Amino acid sequence: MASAALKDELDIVIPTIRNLDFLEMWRPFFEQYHLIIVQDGDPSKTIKVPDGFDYELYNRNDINKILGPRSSCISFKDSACRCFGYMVSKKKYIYTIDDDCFVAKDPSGQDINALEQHIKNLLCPSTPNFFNTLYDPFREGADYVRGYPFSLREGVPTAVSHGLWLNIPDYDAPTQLVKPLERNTRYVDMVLTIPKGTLFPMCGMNLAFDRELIGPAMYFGLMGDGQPIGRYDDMWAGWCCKVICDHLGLGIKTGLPYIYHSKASNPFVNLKKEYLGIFWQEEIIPFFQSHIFSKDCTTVQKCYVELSKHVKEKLGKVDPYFVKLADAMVTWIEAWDMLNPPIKIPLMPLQNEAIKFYD
Ligand SMILES: O=c1ccn([C@@H]2O[C@H](COP(=O)(O)OP(=O)(O)O[C@H]3O[C@@H](CO)[C@H](O)[C@H]3O)[C@@H](O)[C@H]2O)c(=O)[nH]1
Ligand SMILES: [Mn+2]
Repeated sequence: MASAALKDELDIVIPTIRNLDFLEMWRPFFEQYHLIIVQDGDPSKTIKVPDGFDYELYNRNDINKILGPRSSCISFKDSACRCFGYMVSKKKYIYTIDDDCFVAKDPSGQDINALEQHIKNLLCPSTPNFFNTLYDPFREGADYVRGYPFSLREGVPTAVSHGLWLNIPDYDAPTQLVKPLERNTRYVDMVLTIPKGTLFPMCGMNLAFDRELIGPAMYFGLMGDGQPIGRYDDMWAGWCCKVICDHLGLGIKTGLPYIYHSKASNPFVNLKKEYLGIFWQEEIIPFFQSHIFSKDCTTVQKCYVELSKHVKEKLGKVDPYFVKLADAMVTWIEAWDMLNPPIKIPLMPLQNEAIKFYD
C-alpha cells in the first residue's frame, strides 16, 4: 500500500458532472484520504462514489443551503465550482484533480503517485528570488549551484504545486483546433519554482496547494452558466495567487507530477467558452503585471479584497463582467471567512492581568 503522508491534513477535491470510476485507478494512492466531491449540473442526478472511499459530496442545493445568498459567487456548469470544496475543507492542504485524469507512468514504467510528489513539492521551500540552474535544489541528488547567494538558500514557503499532464495537454481551443491529434508524450523530470514577478497559466486539472497559506485566493471566479466566459477559472485563480504569493513572499512550483489526461473536451464548445477570454487576457495580464499591493496588505484576505477593488476600477472598463467578478471576489472572501472564522485564542486570565499591568 502506497504511503499516505499527510492523510489527516489533506483533502482531495473533485469537481464532477460524470461518474467517478476513475477513482478505481487512483485507489492505492487516494483511498487513505478524505474526498470532497463537488457535483456540478443537475443536483437530482445521483453520482456513484466507488465503495471504500471516505467522502463528502455537495451538489448545487447543498451549496445554496450552506452559503445562502453568497452562493452566487460559486459558478454553475463549469469546473470552477470546485473552489467550493476548498472553502468547506478543514484541512491544511488541498489536492484537486479532474475526473478524466488517470495514473500516468514514468519512463521506467512505474505508476506515478502524483499526490506523493505534490506533497514533496509543498513541504519543500521554493526559490522565487534567484533562479537555481540545477532546478529544484531540495531534490534528492541536487543542490544550489555555485554563485547562488547563501542568504537566499532558505527559500520561501511553497503555497502551490502545479502538476502537468501526459496524453491530452491543456491547450486552448484555437490550439486544439489546429492540432487535434497532438499528444504530450514528453516526460520532463523537473520541478521548477516560477520566478517572482512572472505570471503563469495555472491549470486546475492536477493542482495542490497549502490552504492555510493561499486558500482565500484560490477563487475560481464566475464562469459557466449565465457568464460570458468559461475555462478561465483556474487561470484567474492562478494570476491572483501568483501576485499575492509574490507580495507575501510565498512560492509556486510547476512540473512533476504528471497525470494521464484522457478526454479532450470539444474544441468548438471550448472556443465559445474561451472566445472573450482570448481577447480579454491581453488586458488582464498587463493589469496583474502592474498591480502593486499597499503595505497594509499583510494577509491573503486583505490582498484579495484590495485586488478586487483594482479589478473593478481598471478591468471594469474592459467589460462590465469584471465589475460583477470584483463583487464576487468580495463575496467569496465573506463566504470563506464565514466558513473559516479566524481562530480566536482565548487569553488566559493571567495574560489578562499582565496586559492590565502594561496598559
Ligand atoms: O460544466 C462542467 C464541466 C466539467 N466539470 C468537471 O470539471 C473537470 C474538467 O472537465 P473536462 O475534463 O471536461 O474539461 P477539460 O477541458 O479537460 O478541463 C480543463 O479545463 C479546465 C476547466 O476550466 C479544467 O480544470 C482543465 O483541466 C471534470 O472533472 C469535469 O467532470 C464540471 O464540474 N462542470
Ligand atoms: Mn479533461
